[in-house]
Amino acid sequence: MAQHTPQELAARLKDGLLSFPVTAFDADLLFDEHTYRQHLAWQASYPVAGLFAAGGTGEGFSLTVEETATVVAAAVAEVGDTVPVLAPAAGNTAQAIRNATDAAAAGAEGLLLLPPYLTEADQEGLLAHASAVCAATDLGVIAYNRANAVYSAETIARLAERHENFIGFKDGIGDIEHLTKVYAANGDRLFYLGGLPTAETFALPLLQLGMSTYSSAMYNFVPEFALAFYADVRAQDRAAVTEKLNRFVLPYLQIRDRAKGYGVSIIKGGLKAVGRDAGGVRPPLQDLTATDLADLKTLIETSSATTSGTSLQRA
Ligand SMILES: O=C([O-])C(=O)C[C@H](O)[C@@H](O)C(=O)[O-]
Repeated sequence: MAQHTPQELAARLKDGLLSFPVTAFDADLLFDEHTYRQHLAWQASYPVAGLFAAGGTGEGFSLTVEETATVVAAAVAEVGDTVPVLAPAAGNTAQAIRNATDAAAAGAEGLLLLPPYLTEADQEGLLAHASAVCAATDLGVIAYNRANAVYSAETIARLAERHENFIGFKDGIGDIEHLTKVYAANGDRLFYLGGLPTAETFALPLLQLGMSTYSSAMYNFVPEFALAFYADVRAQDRAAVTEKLNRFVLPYLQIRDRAKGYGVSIIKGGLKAVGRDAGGVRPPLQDLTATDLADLKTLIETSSATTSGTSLQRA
């Protein structure tokens, strides 16, 4: 049973950093629940506002519906009393509703509505898809604006008007004009989060467009750095943000960009580099090469990204 109303959940999520944990796999690429739960316990020991299980960084796109339910249930069981756990609602409408039902049964607090698979889609169809999911659940729903699910400002406003449990807009496209329109049409009725690859890169300018938080994939392996970065963004401390971009984030992008799909693989590489191996990635992703992993390890060490200088553990 969810402990927050959708509105309470939105209020909690909007002012803190959001964790998108990897899904741990064993040597056969099967879900490794023990390692996953250890990872989540570590993630939740820091003051993140929400934990999105089986999202993009969690390779939700590579999990069966049953595996997604198992991963979400493991997350709730491990950290649900400490931090709100959100689950994916993915694929076709029936599957997304099934994800929503499984998530509610597991005690998740909210849903991230991921783009449906493969086909192109326009506004009436997206509205019908998202509406069906919102109507099928009491959990708070956040729409992920990305790939074939590009919601116009009007569609988002119609969803917000129709469904009290529609609480948020996550962006993975970065079209400034579009974001301006979405915020102008919906204001404080929703909360907004950045979800571009390596969200830190865009966090400070997007704050001005109403995005008070973002999904941090790198939080997985450098949580203290990621939290310190978020604090600098919220303080609008441009000098501190720029220093951290130069010291770690921008050199990291140079490794991330060496292969398609590395946006996720590099996170599992980062965990290996800091001694918290959560296994490899499932196809169609590929693991970092030995050279790329060695370069990442060197970067983490030389940039001191594993330390913040102050203790940021959850009180
Ligand atoms: O579902 C996800 O993992 C994402 O939203 C993508 C990443 O978290 C992205 O924001 C990033 O790479 O920081």
